Amino acid sequence: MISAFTGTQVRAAEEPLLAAGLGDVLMQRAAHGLANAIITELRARGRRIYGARVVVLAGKGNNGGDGLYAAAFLAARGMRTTAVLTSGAGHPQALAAFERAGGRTHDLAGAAPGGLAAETARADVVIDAILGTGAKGGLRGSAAGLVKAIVEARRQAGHGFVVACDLPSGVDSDTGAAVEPVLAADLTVTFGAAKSGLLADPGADYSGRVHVVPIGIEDNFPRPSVRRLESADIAGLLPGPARRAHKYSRGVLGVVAGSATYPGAAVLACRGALAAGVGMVRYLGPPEVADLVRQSCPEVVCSTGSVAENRVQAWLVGSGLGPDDHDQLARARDAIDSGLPTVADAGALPALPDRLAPHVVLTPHAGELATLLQRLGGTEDRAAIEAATLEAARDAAARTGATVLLKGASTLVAAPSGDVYSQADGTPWLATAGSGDVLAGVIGALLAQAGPGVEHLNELAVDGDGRWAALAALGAALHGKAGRAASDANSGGPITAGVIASAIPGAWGKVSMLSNPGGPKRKSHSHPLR
Ligand SMILES: NC(=O)C1=CN([C@@H]2O[C@H](COP(=O)(O)OP(=O)(O)OC[C@H]3O[C@@H](n4cnc5c(N)ncnc54)[C@H](OP(=O)(O)O)[C@@H]3O)[C@@H](O)[C@H]2O)[C@@H](O)CC1
Ligand SMILES: Nc1ncnc2c1ncn2[C@@H]1O[C@H](COP(=O)(O)OP(=O)(O)O)[C@@H](O)[C@H]1O
Ligand SMILES: [K+]
Repeated sequence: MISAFTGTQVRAAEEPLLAAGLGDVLMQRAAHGLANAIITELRARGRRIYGARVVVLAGKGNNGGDGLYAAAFLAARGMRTTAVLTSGAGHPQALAAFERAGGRTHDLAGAAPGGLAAETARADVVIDAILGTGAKGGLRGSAAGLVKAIVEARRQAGHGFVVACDLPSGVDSDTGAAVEPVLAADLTVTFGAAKSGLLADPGADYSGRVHVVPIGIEDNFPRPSVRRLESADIAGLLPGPARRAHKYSRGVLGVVAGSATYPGAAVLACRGALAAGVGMVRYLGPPEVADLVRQSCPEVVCSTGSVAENRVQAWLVGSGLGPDDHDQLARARDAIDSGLPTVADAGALPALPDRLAPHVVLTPHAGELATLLQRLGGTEDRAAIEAATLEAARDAAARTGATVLLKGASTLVAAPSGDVYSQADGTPWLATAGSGDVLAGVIGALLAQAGPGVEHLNELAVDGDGRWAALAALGAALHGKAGRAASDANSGGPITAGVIASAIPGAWGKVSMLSNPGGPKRKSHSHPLR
């Protein structure tokens, strides 16, 4: 599991060591980690270390200090290093170390930004060490002008790579909100722990790969601000049938999806659910949609009864419903009122009661979340939500009381308690019609299999209502991995929603096998019948 913290949390964790006079030690550890990561990256790209050209953009604070010390280490390895002091001053000890190591210094105040930008664009390595966790807002003044010019010069003639020191300057370490200009990094080397802003869009757009360098503050961290499930966590959370399992003990998902206008959504939701290990899917909907579901997925049991008459362990409602599908929307509301774990997707979102419970998982994309929040008195439009995804997801969970999964390149799942998961396992090819219906089916299947206790989540120290968020994150991870595997199988080519569903069992098997190389898992998460 990747645990990410706000800048404030990281600074609080540093505090006891700073009070003990270890500030410079921490900075040198950070800088060593940064320099080593740069050498590793150069080697991986088949580039020479000796003689490589490095430009460090250094602010006047401790972030600049990290960058200058790292450049001093690189100079000692024979690299040609230049520092641009973006505020006309540098961290005194780090700057002295850099100059002793033979580095060249430019003061941005006295230089032509055009020339510096061109030199930076020609460098093999650019280190962005202007702003770190102490930043207030985006880059200002001449530093902003320089970064803008570098972005442009690199677009025309850049050939090296950019490494962000702790975080890309201009990205908010807590929220991931970004103020242009921001120099997009290929790699972010971050200290002590990942910052939550690196795992949420748009911050993640600028961060590239994230590499964490431990600096000795790790024992001081509180509960993480954002978490990300990795393969071993996913394998530990995936349910598996007990030896004497039967279809009912494995969980039944009821699906209220699809309409005359969008019948395919019902099929895709059912296909997602069937692929994600559920014992049975019961479908409720208009006869013509039920016919299509039966033809496409003969495994699905179509029912004519009411929500109350259908015995299930979880519900999925809303995929492919429009505002005029009154019968389906009435069923969706009954399912939400049933007290069972429920995924509420797409067309169900505008029909929700204002207050919900954490076992109801909402799955909006940014546009749907904007509509939902506006109904609750918010003013954000889609663009505002895309500019501050972490705050929007948390806000929606707090206002509704539900678990909120905000879809996107980084999919965020917020629990009403404030716990957040961020999954980015997929590929942009997942942005295809019907992909969200498959995701809703996958999460529904996982809820149906979880059972009332969901004890196995204790392995992740997930407690209370946070378990619904963990299960939704598990679904997002599986969906993302399936999409990526399906695209990889076609050498990185496009995928369709149906192909994502077909790839779910393989992604499930692969992640389980990687973490349990001895063979399939025997752990059972089956639950008593209700
Ligand atoms: N504590 C430690 O020992 C360790 C810390 N570590 C490292 O330190 C980083 C945090 O360092 P930090 O607290 O010095 O803040 P930092 O991010 O460098 O920025 C503050 C400076 O920038 C300025 N400034 C602010 N906003 C601005 C803007 N919008 N545009 C322009 N300027 C702006 C602000 O000036 P002011 O506005 O106050 O005049 C101030 O001078 C952290 O990310 C990590 O890399 C690690 O080495 C581990 C050990
Ligand atoms: N750029 C992207 N990179 C990775 N995944 C994406 C990207 N854009 C969208 N996705 C994923 O694709 C799915 C799209 O869902 P949704 O917008 O509901 O589509 P639809 O309504 O057509 O089914 C979500 O799981 C989302 O996280
Ligand atoms: K930085």
